[in-house]
Amino acid sequence: MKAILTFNAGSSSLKFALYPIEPALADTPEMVGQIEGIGVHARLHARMRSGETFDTDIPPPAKDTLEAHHRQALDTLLVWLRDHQTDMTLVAAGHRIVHGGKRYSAPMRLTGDVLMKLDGYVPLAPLHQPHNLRVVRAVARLMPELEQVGCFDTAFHRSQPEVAQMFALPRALTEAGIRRYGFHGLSYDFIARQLESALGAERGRGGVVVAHLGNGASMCAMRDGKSVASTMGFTAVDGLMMGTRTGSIDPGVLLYLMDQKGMDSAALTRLLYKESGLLGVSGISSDMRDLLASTAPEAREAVDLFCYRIGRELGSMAAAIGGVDAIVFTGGIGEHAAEVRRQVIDQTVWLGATLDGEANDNHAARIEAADSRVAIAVIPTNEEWMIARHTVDVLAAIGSTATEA
Ligand SMILES: Nc1ncnc2c1ncn2[C@@H]1O[C@H](COP(=O)(O)OP(=O)(O)O)[C@@H](O)[C@H]1O
Ligand SMILES: CC(=O)OP(=O)(O)O
Ligand SMILES: [Mg+2]
Repeated sequence: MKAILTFNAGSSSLKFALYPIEPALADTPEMVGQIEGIGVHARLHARMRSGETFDTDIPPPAKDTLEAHHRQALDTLLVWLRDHQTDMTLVAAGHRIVHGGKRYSAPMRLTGDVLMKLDGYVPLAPLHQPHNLRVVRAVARLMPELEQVGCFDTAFHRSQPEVAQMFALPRALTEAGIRRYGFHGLSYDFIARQLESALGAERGRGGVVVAHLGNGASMCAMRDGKSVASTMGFTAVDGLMMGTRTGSIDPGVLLYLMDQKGMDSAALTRLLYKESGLLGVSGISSDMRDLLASTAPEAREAVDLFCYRIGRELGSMAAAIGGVDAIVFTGGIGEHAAEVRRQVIDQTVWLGATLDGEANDNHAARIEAADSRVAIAVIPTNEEWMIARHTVDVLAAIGSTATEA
């Protein structure tokens, strides 16, 4: 049976799945897994459709750089995949590519020329794009016969009105592509397709704010299942506070650090992307699980700030869609951290959103109180399935024999 392998390199994880595509794309994968905690405490977990599971701790690399941690995660995964082959015939690999820039707004075949153009966006997504492209090149080396398809995190947001995509910069810079792109688009695309069944037709097509809270975190305001506004912008450092990223910050702070503290762009990049967020504020960890388990006041303050920033940005998202019918939580934190959801919803009384504490603690699919004017849902995201869906569609569009049964 023919199958597609998907890869999703996030900032702290490398996720993969194997989806049969005959007679049609399967809803559940033959095998799925991830290396999570890259840079903190990396661990490979995989699960076969048969129920068999694999768990392995990955020892830290000799060199303690994030780059070395990501390279090691990829090498470990490729060896693991080689040693755990199924009887399926691989026909394509589908990849999450975080930045497609102005040029790429739909999933497409990854040719050498496209890869070179995508290299140009590495500076715009330093925690993701190099890892995304490294996976593509490694697969091309090891399995040159496979078609490879790129699915862009930025693509889902191209439905936003022009004003939502513009900075108040001189026109020539906007035309040169310095604009708000938005990210986590594969996750939002997947969630958008679940809204009607999770919330009912009317609410699902209404004003919905989706909070994708993972190591990277953002929110997307949707109407009719389409992106209207998002908290991330030109890069994935904007908007919410994240595991190691600042989120929105007064640009005056950066000018001050350059002028008064002698920081150059490399030092600022490190500060904004790798040393801030939950890690910087707590001084303990970028991992929400560690902070929720800690009794240190700095850990509590980091969690409080994370939740406060979400509450503030929720107001902005609500305004962009003219009112909120539903709030959806997803991503590693959104799906699993009841405490974070509680703190966020505590700030939304003004919107008419109130929580059912017990449903929230049980991670139920719907967690609003009976008298809440706003529906509140927890929907597990599935970027892997979304990548597989887009990959099948691209193969069909290019007339690849891979999709012929
Ligand atoms: N059970 C849990 N409770 C709280 N936080 C969790 C839990 N499981 C995962 N997380 C958090 O989810 C985050 C990772 O989210 P994920 O979406 O997998 O990351 P990435 O952005 O790398 O794709 C980490 O901060 C992790 O601590
Ligand atoms: C765009 C982004 O931040 O992705 P992730 O959450 O997977 O790091
Ligand atoms: Mg992710």
